[in-house]
Amino acid sequence: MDKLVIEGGKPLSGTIVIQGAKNAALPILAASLLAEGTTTIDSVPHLLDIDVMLNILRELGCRAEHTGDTVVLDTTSAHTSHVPETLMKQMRSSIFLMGPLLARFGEVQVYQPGGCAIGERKIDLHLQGLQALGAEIEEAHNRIVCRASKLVGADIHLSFPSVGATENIMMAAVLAEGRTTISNAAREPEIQDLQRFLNAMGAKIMGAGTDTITIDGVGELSPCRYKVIPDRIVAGTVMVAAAATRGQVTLQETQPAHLSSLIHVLRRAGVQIVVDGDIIKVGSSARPKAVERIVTSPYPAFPTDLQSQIMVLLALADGVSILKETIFEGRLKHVDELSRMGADIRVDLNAAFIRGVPRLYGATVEATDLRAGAALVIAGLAAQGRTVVEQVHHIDRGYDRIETMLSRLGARITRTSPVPNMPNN
Ligand SMILES: CC(=O)N[C@H]1[C@@H](OP(=O)(O)OP(=O)(O)OC[C@H]2O[C@@H](n3ccc(=O)[nH]c3=O)[C@H](O)[C@@H]2O)O[C@H](CO)[C@@H](O)[C@@H]1O
Ligand SMILES: C=C(OP(=O)(O)O)C(=O)O
Repeated sequence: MDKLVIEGGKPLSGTIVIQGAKNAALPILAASLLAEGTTTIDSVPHLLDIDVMLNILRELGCRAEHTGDTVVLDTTSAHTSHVPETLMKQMRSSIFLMGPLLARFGEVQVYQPGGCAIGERKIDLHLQGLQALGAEIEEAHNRIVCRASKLVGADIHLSFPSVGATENIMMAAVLAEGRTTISNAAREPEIQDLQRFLNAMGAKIMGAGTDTITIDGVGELSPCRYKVIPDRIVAGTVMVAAAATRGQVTLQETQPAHLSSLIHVLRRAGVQIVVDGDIIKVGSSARPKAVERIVTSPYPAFPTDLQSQIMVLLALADGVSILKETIFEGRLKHVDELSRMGADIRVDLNAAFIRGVPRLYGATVEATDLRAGAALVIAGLAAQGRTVVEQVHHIDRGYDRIETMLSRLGARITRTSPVPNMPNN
């Protein structure tokens, strides 16, 4: 297993362009199945989750090449709608195959998806949405089979604005007969990106970014070329890292509107943020101030995917902060690891009470999930001494070579890989 070794205490400094968004690229790759032919997607980062998605698409019969940041995907010879259990288990986003495969083949066989252990993560809203469109669903143990000789538009109200369920329903409804309306839909920027992509293929979707999305079914979709939006969570991770190390970083080609809740919190913590068009400048030279209360909630509120990273800044702040996680019940595992680095944090149910300390100290810590891992990297960059972050494969799910990205900003961070056993002569 790879490890990251970080010599802390050096402020980040420099200019960076952020990778394309994992959470936009994954549903877009799955949605490419809806059109027969060759679709080209630009700005696709090199991540473990993207590799898994491309392997699934190949297993279904597609041809997929990921060269530089561009994926060329030929879906013409896709011949099965059965996703193997071993691949389903490798990530949560394998569930995105359900909507497009059902729409294209009238039948799909999947299994309960895998992914980071951050909560129960049910898929009931996905299944209820597909049922409303006319699918018959059989569930036995881990296996789920959905069948529909014809999908028909419906009014679907989500009891919670689930990102994945909104996307799966959109992808199934584009080829359905008639109009589908999703109310209490998730409003995340990645949903708007999926709408733009599907419309570029010929779909008729309106409303993404609001809580009501309308999809008028069309007869067929055509392949297109599309560029994925920048990753707001990676951008946010770099912004927090700049603030925690008291550095000066400029992020170029960003979409600052996607980061407004983070910008608001960073400003409350005393971090200087200048937004100029698509450029964000982050600067900090003093100890951050505590932020009384931050609550994670669906977009546009503070994102759960930045909760662990902002906790590191608050762990170094002057005063007591409260950070409440409302989306995933198991997403505070990084607290124990941060405590090993000297943080003073107490957890009560889903709330973390953070008493800031003047400094953190390097330690050997374990990434328990993707964003927890990113938080430990930030802690290591800000800490005094050497930090070793283990279980880096979690971080590789969402950050395209995090050590290369941070080294460009002056961080002292290297990856070590285990030496393979040499056979005895
Ligand atoms: C690939 C991707 O885009 N991942 C993001 C997506 O995950 P994901 O799409 O899985 O997140 P959801 O919005 O669906 O989940 C939010 C909450 O709803 C619950 N739920 C969800 C679906 C369902 O059918 N039943 C149910 O109960 C989940 O357990 C969770 O507690 O949104 C999350 C919330 O912003 C982010 O943290 C993830 O990074
Ligand atoms: C939880 C995340 O992703 P996923 O839904 O793919 O597990 C994330 O990106 O932080």
